Amino acid sequence: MSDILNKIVAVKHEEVAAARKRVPLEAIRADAESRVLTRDFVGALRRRIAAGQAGVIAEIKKASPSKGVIREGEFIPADLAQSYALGDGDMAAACLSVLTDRQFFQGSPDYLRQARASCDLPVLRKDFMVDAWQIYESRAMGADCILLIAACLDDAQMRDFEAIALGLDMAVLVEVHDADEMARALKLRTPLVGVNNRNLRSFEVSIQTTLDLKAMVPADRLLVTESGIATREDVQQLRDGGVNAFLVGERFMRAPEPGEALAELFAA
Ligand SMILES: O=C(O)c1ccccc1NCC(=O)[C@H](O)[C@H](O)COP(=O)(O)O
Repeated sequence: MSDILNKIVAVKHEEVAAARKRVPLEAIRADAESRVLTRDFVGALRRRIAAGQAGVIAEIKKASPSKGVIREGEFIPADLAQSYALGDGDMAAACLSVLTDRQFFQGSPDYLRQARASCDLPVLRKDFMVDAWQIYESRAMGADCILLIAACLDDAQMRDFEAIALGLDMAVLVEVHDADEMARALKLRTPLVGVNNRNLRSFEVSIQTTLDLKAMVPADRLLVTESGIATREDVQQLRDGGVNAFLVGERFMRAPEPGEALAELFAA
């Protein structure tokens, strides 16, 4: 695991240990199980792709370890979510991704709640899952999908966390960066496989990572390319390579009107 991931994972374990004292596992589980009606994350992407469009997961991200603060000034998740949901012309986001980590991304669970309440898009909780408690917490805060990062988890953790999420009617996006992680991810049941183009050790970004790993992905899985998608040429290259689902953060967050930036990047 890279230094930054080691650090993030260590902090997550500390946070969960403290949170479990305030809200025991049985209590967070009961809260999660009392929530009904998740929004169909996989279906939202598949519908766009079936219509010949890109399936875009638009991210709400204030800062990151590699870039520091990305979106300066007022940060209003509800407005950002609406901008993404409305888009511009006939191009809008299929789903949202919201960073909920406070320490490294300046995110918040409240951002997820506010974004989800302001639109009808399914929402990914973008955070670092290291403990079952967080899977229940994700559903309790309203997430429709969780992220499992193969680099942070062993096979048994991925399988157990996936089972909890699917049991709560949430979707699972499993994220990989190389062929070994892809082989491990494909043992899971989820159709959603994300390739992170960002090397979390060097922070270098290359969309070639997705194009190289694409051949390993069976037709019944939905490949999502993540990170560093910044130009129409990037999008074209990926679409020419048969990639139709995209997770984009920084490119939109640096634009005054994120929904317009989305339409510009993805309009046919
Ligand atoms: O963004 C980072 O610096 C980062 C560092 C360490 C772990 C994860 C990190 N990013 C999370 C993400 O996966 C991205 O927010 C997401 O894929 C969007 O990427 P981008 O379009 O490049 O903002």
